[in-house]
Formats: sequence, structure tokens, C-alpha cells
Amino acid sequence: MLEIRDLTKDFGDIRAVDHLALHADKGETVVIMGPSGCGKSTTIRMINRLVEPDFGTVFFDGIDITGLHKNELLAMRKRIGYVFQHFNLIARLTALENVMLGLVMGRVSYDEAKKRAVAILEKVGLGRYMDYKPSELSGGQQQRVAIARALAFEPELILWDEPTASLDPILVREVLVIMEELAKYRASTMLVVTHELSFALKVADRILLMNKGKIVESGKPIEIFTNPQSTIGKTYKDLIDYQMNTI
Ligand SMILES: Nc1ncnc2c1ncn2[C@@H]1O[C@H](COP(=O)(O)OP(=O)(O)OP(=O)(O)O)[C@@H](O)[C@H]1O
Repeated sequence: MLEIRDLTKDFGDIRAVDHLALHADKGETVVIMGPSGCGKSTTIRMINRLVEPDFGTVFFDGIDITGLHKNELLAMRKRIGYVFQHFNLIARLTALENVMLGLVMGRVSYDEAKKRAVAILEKVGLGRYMDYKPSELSGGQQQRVAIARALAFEPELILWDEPTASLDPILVREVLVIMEELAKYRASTMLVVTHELSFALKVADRILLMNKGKIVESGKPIEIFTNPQSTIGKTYKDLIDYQMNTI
């Protein structure tokens, strides 16, 4: 469903992503992990062209996203949901309006947009908070609004860019639980950048380890974390061993 080849991005002298290749099958949950600055966010942002690639192709359902014109790209973005680290909600709008906005701008009628937004907010456990503004919600609740917004178009692919990274540890779980449910349901393919080892172990169908702009290792969680082949993989294994031994 998603096939990336040779993806490359330079920022000045820095090569953020270096001839990267990856693929994800329909319904699969693929987790990307790697050290800070290795190019994870840049990779994920190039898929829907929030960052323009310098080189390479991103095939989604057989269409090369890198070659799409503006209107085609906007249409494609309805098929690809995106959840950011910082929730990027509009402060003066309520939770309901934040979820409805994209739908209404995407030419869904007001009544239909409202019906869909209410249903999705209920699904993420925010039925009671529809009329709250972001400043009146906890970080976890704000991120759940952002997830509802990403789900509004029933995306075939959801890109997650460190969705729990700016949350208080206590609030991380409520977001991970929703992600786990979505992964289980398999309605959308999920590409997840995260540092949450427990989520990767439990939920990922496949983990990709990244370093210096490239995928250096890929496999099922159990393979990667018990018998790592790369230096980065060995570091993660040590981290898991350490955590297990300290519990
Ligand atoms: N807009 C930009 N301008 C200049 N350099 C950038 C820009 N975005 C990213 N970079 C650089 O590209 C490299 C990869 O950054 P990226 O954010 O993709 O890494 P990351 O793996 O997501 O890191 P983290 O886990 O800390 O979020 C880094 O060296 C970063 O400083």
C-alpha cells in the first residue's frame, strides 16, 4: 500500500534522510524508532509532503505522491491522516469544531460533518467534552481531539509523529490505548514514529530502526529486541533488559 524508494532530503549540509526505502502493507502497523535527529520526522513529513523531498518516490496505493499537483495532493491528504507531537488544534474552536473544520473545508455538508465529528469524538472517549476549547482540556484529551480530527476522513493511512512525546507520562497511556485499538481494528495502515518501547513491543507488526537517515534494521518486535543485528538494535535491547531488570 505504501512503498517508499530512495527518499532523500538535505537541509543545507545536513543529509536528514538518505536514500531511504520502506514499505507498509494494508492494515499493517509499522513503528519507526531511532535516535534523536536520525530523520524520522522528516521521513514521515515527506510522505504527505509537509516537507518536499529532494529525491525519491512515495507510492501510495499505486500513485506517486511526489508527482502530484496541488489539488491532487489536497485530495490525497484526505486519505492520509496525520497526528503531530504538538496537537496543532485551533485555540478559539471547540473540540467539536476542530474535528468538523477539515470535513467542512473538504466540502462535507455541515450536518453530515457534525454527525461524523460527534461519532468520532465519542469513539475516542470525549463525548462529554465536545464544547470544550483546547485550553480547557488536558494534554491527553487535546491529543485525542487531534486523533479524532485525523480519523474524520476515515483515512487509509495514518501517520503518527511522536504522538505522546509532549504528554505527561500519566497521560501517555490514554493515547496509546486508542492507538492500540486502531491498530487492532486494522481499518487503516499505521506508520508510527515513537520512542514508546512498550507500545512498539506490544502493538507493532514490524519495527524499522533508523540511523543517520537510513533504515538499518527491520523485523518483528521479538526478532529485533531479542536478536538485534544493528548497533541501534543492540542499544534498544540493552534498554529493554535494563527496564526488565529494574522492575
Ligand atoms: N526544517 C529544518 N531545517 C534544518 N534542519 C532540519 C530541519 N528539519 C530537520 N532538520 C535536521 O534534520 C535532521 C533530522 O531531523 P528529524 O527531525 O527528522 O529527526 P528525528 O529523528 O525526527 O528527531 P527527534 O527524534 O529528535 O524528533 C536533524 O539533524 C535536524 O536538525
